Amino acid sequence: MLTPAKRFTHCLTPRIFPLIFTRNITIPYHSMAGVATSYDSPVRIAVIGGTGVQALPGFTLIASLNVTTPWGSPSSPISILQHPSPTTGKPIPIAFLSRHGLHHEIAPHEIPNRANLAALRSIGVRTIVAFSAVGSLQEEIRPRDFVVPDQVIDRTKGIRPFTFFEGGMVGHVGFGDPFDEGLAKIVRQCGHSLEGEGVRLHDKGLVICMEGPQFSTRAESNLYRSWGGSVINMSALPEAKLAREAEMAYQMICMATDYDCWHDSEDVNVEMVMGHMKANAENARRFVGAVLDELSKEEHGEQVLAKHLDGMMMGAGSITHKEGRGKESEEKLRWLFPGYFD
Ligand SMILES: CSC[C@H]1O[C@H](OP(=O)(O)O)[C@H](O)[C@@H]1O
Ligand SMILES: Nc1ncnc2[nH]cnc12
Repeated sequence: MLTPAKRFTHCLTPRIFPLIFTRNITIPYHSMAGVATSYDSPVRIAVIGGTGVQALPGFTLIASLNVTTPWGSPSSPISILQHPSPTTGKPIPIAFLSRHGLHHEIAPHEIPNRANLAALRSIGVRTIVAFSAVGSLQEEIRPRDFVVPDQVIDRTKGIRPFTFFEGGMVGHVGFGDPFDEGLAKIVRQCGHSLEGEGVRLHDKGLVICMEGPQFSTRAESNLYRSWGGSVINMSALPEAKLAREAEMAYQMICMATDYDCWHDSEDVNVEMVMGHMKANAENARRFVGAVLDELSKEEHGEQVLAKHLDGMMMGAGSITHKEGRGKESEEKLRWLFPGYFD
């Protein structure tokens, strides 16, 4: 097996693919005049921003990458931000991607999730902290509370591409625990360290991921409550599934913005969601800052590299015999996992 360093170098080596499959990380990002359009070292940690989190203020922008993948372009350019490690003081690069685009122009069912995850992996990312605005399905989860979920129920409708393994390349990966427990522990500890400073955190939770873009009916909302749902959103899936397939440790941080439509209070609407997001933006920023500080410590090196997932897809994705492989899918997967399917 190739070491991560060798694999990274390998994955940046130009290869003989149709033009559409080549990486293009040199196109200038129009609104970032003067900012670099390439970045030479692997970036291991990424933040995916959701509703109301289109950027990460307070970090230094050092590059903006336009990455093209075999699954198309990601939702937004990938910003490379610099974060000083609290232990060494050495700057650590952090990737930031805005799930709904730079102007919230991409609906939940239109998010190019495969391109997003493939692009992040291609620049070396192995750890993702993803933000999501959620409806609360439980009285005790109040608007502006944070939840670090540990389970998901899939209520998307099969219209979103949800796997890298198709078209003559079959792969099956474990998803019993849809989030990464090692990463979750770090995230929870950081959230608790901010308690008393306006942050309220729930350590566990079941996310119902619905299709949207319309919100739920009252009958659906009550059904999800009867299933034990804690919160509801439209974006945990297939993002978490694709992160697992791409061997990346993934944890979502949810922020409650409403009580959906099961509660006595006003039904969810966009103004309500955005109002709570805006009002709690500073807490969200402090929360992510604390997580990045912690992840930047050398003691978390193995976790950040997701060593426990490294190489997993070599076995999980090798069920299809070489002679039966779909050539196009094989090429795409070779782009994503250089050296795995040679
Ligand atoms: C604007 S309300 C519905 C919208 O908010 C959540 O977005 P995200 O998870 O990206 O923060 C929810 O999933 C819906 O996409
Ligand atoms: N009630 C809700 N349903 C689905 N997604 C949401 N995002 C925020 N609130 C939501």
